[in-house]
Order: sequence, then structure tokens, then C-alpha cells
Amino acid sequence: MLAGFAGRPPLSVLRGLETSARGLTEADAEERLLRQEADAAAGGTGRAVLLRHLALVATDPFVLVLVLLSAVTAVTRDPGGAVLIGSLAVLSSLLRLRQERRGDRAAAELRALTTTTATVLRRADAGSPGVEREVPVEQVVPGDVVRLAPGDMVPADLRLLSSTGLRVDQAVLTGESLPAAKRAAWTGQAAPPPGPDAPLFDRPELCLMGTSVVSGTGTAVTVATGARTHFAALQRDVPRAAPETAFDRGVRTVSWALIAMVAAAVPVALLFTEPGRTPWSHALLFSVSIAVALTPEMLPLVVTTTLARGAKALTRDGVIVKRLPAVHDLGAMDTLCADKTGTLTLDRLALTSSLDAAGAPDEEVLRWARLNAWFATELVPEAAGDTMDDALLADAEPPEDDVHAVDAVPFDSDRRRATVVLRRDGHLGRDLLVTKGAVEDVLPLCARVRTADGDVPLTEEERDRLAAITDERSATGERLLAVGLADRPAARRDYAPGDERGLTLLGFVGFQDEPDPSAPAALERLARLGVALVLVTGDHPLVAVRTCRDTGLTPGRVVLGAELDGLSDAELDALITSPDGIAPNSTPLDGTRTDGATPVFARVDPRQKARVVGALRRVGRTVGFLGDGINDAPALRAADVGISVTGAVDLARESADVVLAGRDLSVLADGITEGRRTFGNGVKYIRIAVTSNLGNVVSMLAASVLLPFMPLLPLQVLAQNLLFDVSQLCLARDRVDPADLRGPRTFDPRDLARFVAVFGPLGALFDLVAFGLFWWLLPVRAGMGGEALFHTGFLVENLLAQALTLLVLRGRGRGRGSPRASRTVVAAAWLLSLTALLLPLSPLAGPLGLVPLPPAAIPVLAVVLAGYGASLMIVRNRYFRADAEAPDPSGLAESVA
Ligand SMILES: Nc1ncnc2c1ncn2[C@@H]1O[C@H](COP(=O)(O)OP(=O)(O)OP(=O)(O)O)[C@@H](O)[C@H]1O
Repeated sequence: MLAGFAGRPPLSVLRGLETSARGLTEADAEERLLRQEADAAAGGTGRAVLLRHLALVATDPFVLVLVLLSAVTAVTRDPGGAVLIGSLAVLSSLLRLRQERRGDRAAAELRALTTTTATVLRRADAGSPGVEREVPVEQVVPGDVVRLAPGDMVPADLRLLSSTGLRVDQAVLTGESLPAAKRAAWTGQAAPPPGPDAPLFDRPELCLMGTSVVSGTGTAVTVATGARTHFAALQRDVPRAAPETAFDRGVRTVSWALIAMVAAAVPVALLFTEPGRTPWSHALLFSVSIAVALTPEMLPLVVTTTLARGAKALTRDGVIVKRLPAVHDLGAMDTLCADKTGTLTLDRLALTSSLDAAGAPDEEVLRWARLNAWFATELVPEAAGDTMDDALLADAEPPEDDVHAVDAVPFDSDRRRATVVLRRDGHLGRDLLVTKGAVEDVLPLCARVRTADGDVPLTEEERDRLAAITDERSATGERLLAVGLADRPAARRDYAPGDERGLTLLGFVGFQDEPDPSAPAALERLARLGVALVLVTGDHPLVAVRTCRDTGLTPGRVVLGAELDGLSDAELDALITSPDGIAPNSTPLDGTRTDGATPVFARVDPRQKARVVGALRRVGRTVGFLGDGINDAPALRAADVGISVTGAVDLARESADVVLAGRDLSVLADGITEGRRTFGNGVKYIRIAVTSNLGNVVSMLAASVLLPFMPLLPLQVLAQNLLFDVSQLCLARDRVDPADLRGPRTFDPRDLARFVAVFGPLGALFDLVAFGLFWWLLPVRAGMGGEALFHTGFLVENLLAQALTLLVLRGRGRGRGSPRASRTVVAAAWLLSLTALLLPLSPLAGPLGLVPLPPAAIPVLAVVLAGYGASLMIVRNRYFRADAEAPDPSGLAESVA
């Protein structure tokens, strides 16, 4: 359908869509919207989401393990066990499904807080003129006339009606990072138009949904929306998985390590249960139960719950999370790339100077710079708000009536300059190009320079002198723009960047941006949180260095965008990590510096920003990128966590994972802390679950060798596992140790292995002590009744010990600054203990094969548990002593305690 509209003249397209260049009437738009919504509902969007969730839950490796084990149990003709394992799978899946749906809803609500809108023309009725209206992108309908401006997301598939200097980033569709020029008509162009077989994104008159406006403006009519767009079709054909984040990677590693353990557990358990002594089916059943006992099936549920809670808490702090795992990524972030304007400075530019090419004050240069700003804003009104143009026009008079603008090559961050084309009354057949932009980018386009003696050719010495003036002023923090002029015969076609040449340099205008007084404290907080700052700016290197100093940072090595282009990826990685690269002060750029210096990448364009982010990730850093401009979008997408602000252009907000209410680094520090808190609870669950599961398995295997019967019946193993798993869900609501908030947090499987290796055997040891005491002190040896007594004693002891494990291992201990356990955790531990004590007296006792314990069991339980609790605390305190002795650079221990 889209291709059909491509070659046709605008009028015919408008007629085909039953609309006009003034837009749809409100009534018409409403009717089309209702139809569009009915279509979407019939297309089963809700069902598709449910199916996606079901697929997610059903393919969860832990659920698959449980289903497999349930099948094995069914084969061994133990329907009770099979049903119990099956119910475990169903329960964890249902809880997870509910949590996923909740999580999705929460994420959708959060995303709604940052909705993207589109500007459409609508008419009250057929006779009225079109009026611009902002509507949420989902409400754009076919036939709507849309206005496009820099930073806008293209809300649907559009056919251009008119445009000025429009360039669109189509990387999402084509992977091509250079923006493509778009224009309504192919007249007066040097190259022939693309043929009818050209791909849709190559057609200059089409702007496709999912792409974004980098510069210029346009007016276009909507041809297709939602599921009918080219973008939606592409997604259906090749659904792209979201890139794996640092957090996903960690969960995956830990999950597979656990699954490998589960897989190994069955044969090992079989070996231990001496097939000669017990029937093989029983032995297999017991081994399967042990494997189930090892499976932390609640892990995905705990992860989603902690994330959803974290996201909610962050919203209160003014941090909107658009993708739930980004909460963890915030906590894992160890490097923050940020630009200078608005992060270190207030982004309130003030005009400070207007200089001729000799560096002397000259009002004439300011007049031309103002003409450029005035007409750039007039021709591309949506681009208004550019801080440099605003500063130029702050106290300016409107230009004289005899000057008109005929065209513009608007500003973009690749060229770092803006040009307007003017015509003056009385100068028939002549065009005047006025260009202003970064000195390094305008000077090479200049062939002459204006002096007191008239315009003279620009010599090499003169160029050096101009560069020296720029450096000298930039070192004071002044941001200079060069202003150039060209008078040439009028062109009969649109102007393009290639026309910006043969200019005469007039001079410079200068601006100052005040350092943000709140920046030093916030930067200090980030440093204490262990997050290294890397400055990535489109500005002059000396301005960047000066801004660093003004905000209390020590500028480190400075690398220019142009230098980056000369480096291969491997060379860039080496430069980033090497301590002796091209640096004046030889500090690695990857944030592993010890001198606290801030690396600076200056005069970088949008693609170079993304490249820096990519390189930092490659060398192992977890990278956040903070930015709010069109030029930040590629880097926001390339980062582990893209961070933008509510006031940013749509494109930046759409590209980000996290949106801050204000451009305030201390809000970000709050977000990082919350991310770590969320992460801390997830890690706690994994540690405790794996430790006590492993401890149980070891003690049960040992007991199967020592005892003439199985230490627990398979059904009892499963019941015990279910109770403990459910009680551990409380950890999602626990308080977190300050030590967990101190540095960037990532899953470290080695750390988990160390923890489990210490505490797992300790639990097993006390289980075995309990076995021994039961064996010697209780009448367990007297036939079948004795076995049931032993099983009951072990189950009760085990559940009580797990309640203790939960309380003791949830933190490092009060001595090491652990906050008290949250009420939910305390309640869960009590509930688990009570269940353990009451289960043998309940109606479930019979089916589970439990009997009431004799009074003699009480002192045995008391001795074992007191011994276990005391040793657990002693070992824990020793285990975490290293943590306490390490210096606390964050000072968080004091603030939380
Ligand atoms: N309206 C404008 N007209 C001409 N040149 C401009 C304009 N705005 C910016 N420039 C030039 O382009 C350079 C890069 O601007 P850009 O906005 O891409 O940088 P940035 O990365 O956002 O910078 P920062 O780190 O300060 O936020 C500026 O340093 C300036 O020299």
C-alpha cells in the first residue's frame, strides 16, 4: 500500500486518503480513530501479550526442569509426587505470570508518563482552517497531516507534502547510521530519483514509522499507522530480541550453573541410595526429589517482584523506568557518560562577545549571526529553542524589511553549523549564504577573511592565528561560533550542505554557560557510589576542560572525535584501557583511574558518542549514558542503560531506558542506590536459596548412606521445599545492607560459589548432628513407626533451621551495619517456624507420613537449633569481616545505620 503512494503527486495522495492539506476534521479523525482501535482489538493485541507471557513462563528453564522431573516421577508410578512436583511448576508459573502481567502493566503506566506526541493539523469542520494539535502518537490516523520537527519520532508511515532541509535517522530500519535526506518533490536535484523498485526507506518522499527527525522540518500526510506500517511488518518478519543487558547476563549465568547442578544431582543421588537396599523406583524418586529441592524455581518470580517494587520506588524519587530490568542496570552501572551542557552547566547561555577576525570587538559580526539565528528559527520554527540561537536573539531587533530568507541548511550535530540563504531587495539574481558554527567546522569552508582593508585570501598563517584566538578564548570557557558569508548567483534548487563553501570569514560570536552550582555535590555523590564519569561532548576540548575545572573535576586525558575516526575498534579499546596512550597525564580512560581524573571526549558527533559507549562496554564496563539531545540518541541506545530527562526531545526520551524528572545528577544517584537495593534483595534470595538447598541435599545424601532407610520420603522433600520457597518470597521486601549499596553491583557466580561453599556444609553438619541425636535419643529404631518419627523430627528441624538461615544470612549482621530485617521477613520466618511445629499435628500429617513428636524431641531440637544459630552467626561475622574492614568510600554505612 505504501509503495502505491510513493510515486504519486501529493494532491492525488491526499485525495486517495480522503483528506486535505489542512488536515482532517475533528469528527473525521475521531471516526477513523474508533475504526483503528477496533481493528487493533480484532488483531488481538491483548491475546498476543498473554501468549508472549505464557511463552516466557513456559520456556523458563526452572519450570522445564520441574516438568521433566514430574514426568520422571510419574514413570516411577508415584502419582502423589508427580502431582506435587507438577503443582510446584504450576504454582511458580502462575505466580510468575501474574507478576509478569503486573510488571508489564506497571511498565506501561510508567511509559505513559513519558508519552510521545505528534503534531497534527485538525479542522473544527470542513470550512475551518487547520489548527496544530499535539496528540499521543497512538491517536494519529491515516489521512492526518503531521508536522515534523527536529527530535520528533516519525509517528506513522508518512508521505511528505513539503519540507525544509529534512534529514531523518533510519538506523532502526536500515542499520545505516548516517541520516537520509527527505524531500516532498524530486525537482532540481543533481541525481535522478530512485526507481520504483528502490526499497521504501530509500524513497525521499516517504518518512517511515520508527525513524526520527535529525534536522529540518516537514509536513506530511499519514498513509499507514500501527500494525499496517512498514516497521510493524519488519518486526513480524524478523522479530528482534532486545539486546542482553548486564543484568540478564548475570541471571543467565547463575541459572545455568544451577541447572547444571540439578542435572548432576540425580545420578549422584542414585549412587548414594544403594539400589540394592531400596527398590530402584524409590531410589529414582528420591533422587528426583533431591533435584527438585535444589531448583530455585522462585528465582524468576523474585526477580520480577523486586524489579517491579524497585521501579515503583524509583518513580517516587522522580526516576521513570521504561524497561523493568533497567532498575538493576542502574545499580550495576559503573561508568556514566554524560555531556557537558545541562549536566555540569546550567544550559543558560549568555552572549558575551562579538569579534572581528582580528579578535577586536565588532558589532557587524553579531548582526550577521543574528540574521542567521532569526531566519533559521523562522524557516524551521519547530527548531526554536536552540540555546545558542536564543542567546543571540535575546535582545535583538527584527531584521530590516528588505531581507528575506529563501532556504536553509539547518543545524545538525554532524556538521556543527547552520546556514540560511537570504535575498535582499535590489540585489536581483544574488543569494547570500550566512553560515555560523563551530570554528573548526566553518574555517575549512572559508577561502577569504574580512579585514579592515577588505576581503583577502585566507593564508595558512592566518588560519593558525584564528585557531590561536579560538583556543585562547575557549580556555576561559567561552564557546565561540565562527560566522561566514558568501554572495553568489541565485540557485534554482534546494541548498544542501555541499553548498557551504567558498565563504568569507567575518569573525566570531562568543557565549558563556554558567557552571551548575549543584553539580560538585552531586558529582561527589556519584564518585562515592563508585560510578566513574566520562565526559562526552560536541563542544571544543578546551571549553570542556574548563567546565570540568569549574565544577571541581580534574580533567583527564582528552580525545577528539577526529582522532577516534582514525582508530580501529581494537585500537580504541587499547587506548581506553592503556595507562600510557596518547594521554598528557597517562590515565586509562575506562574509569579505572586512581587519580580521580575525568576522561574527556570532545568534538564528537552522535555516532562517535555511540562508539565511545560501545568501546567502554567492550572492555567490560557497565555504561550509562545521560543525554537529552537528538545527537545523543545513538549513544542512549548503545548504552547498558540510556538515561534521559522529561524535558528532552522525544527522540532522546524514546531511546532511553530511564527518564529523570529533572536534569539533576543527585536524582540519578538516588536511582542508582534504589537499583542496588533491588539487586541486593535478588542476590540475597539466590544466596540463601542455593545455600540451604545445597545443605539439605548434602545432609540427605549423607544420611541415605548412614541410615537403613531414606532420611525423608520424596513427598516430604517436596513439601519442605515448597514451604521454604514460598517463605523466601518475603526477601523481595527486605532492607538492604549499606555494603550492598556501596559499589556497582553485578552477579558474580564466583562470589555465590564461595558463599554456598561456606554456609551449605554448615547447615548439612547440623542436620547430621540432629540425625545422630534423633537416632540415639528417640525411639526411631523400633520398626516402621520409628522411621515416621525420624522423618518428622528431621522435617521439623530442617524447616526451623531454614527460618534461622533466612534471618541470619539476610544481612552481614548488626555489627557490620545491617539494618533490622523488615517486618515481612520476620513474619515469614515466624510463619515458617509455626508451620513446622504444627504440621505433624495437622490433618496433612497423615498424607505426608508425619507423626506427633514426643516431648523428648523438644530439647533435641532446641540444642541443635541453638548450636546452628550461634555457629551461623559466628561464621557469618567472620565471612563478612573483610567487608567491614574495607574502607567505605561511600560513607553509606553511616548514613544508613
Ligand atoms: N544553533 C547553532 N548554530 C550553529 N552552530 C551551533 C549551534 N548549536 C551548536 N552549534 C555548534 O555545534 C557544536 C556541537 O553542538 P551539539 O549540540 O552537538 O553539542 P553537544 O554534544 O550537545 O554539546 P554539550 O556537551 O555542550 O551538550 C557546538 O559546540 C557549537 O559549536
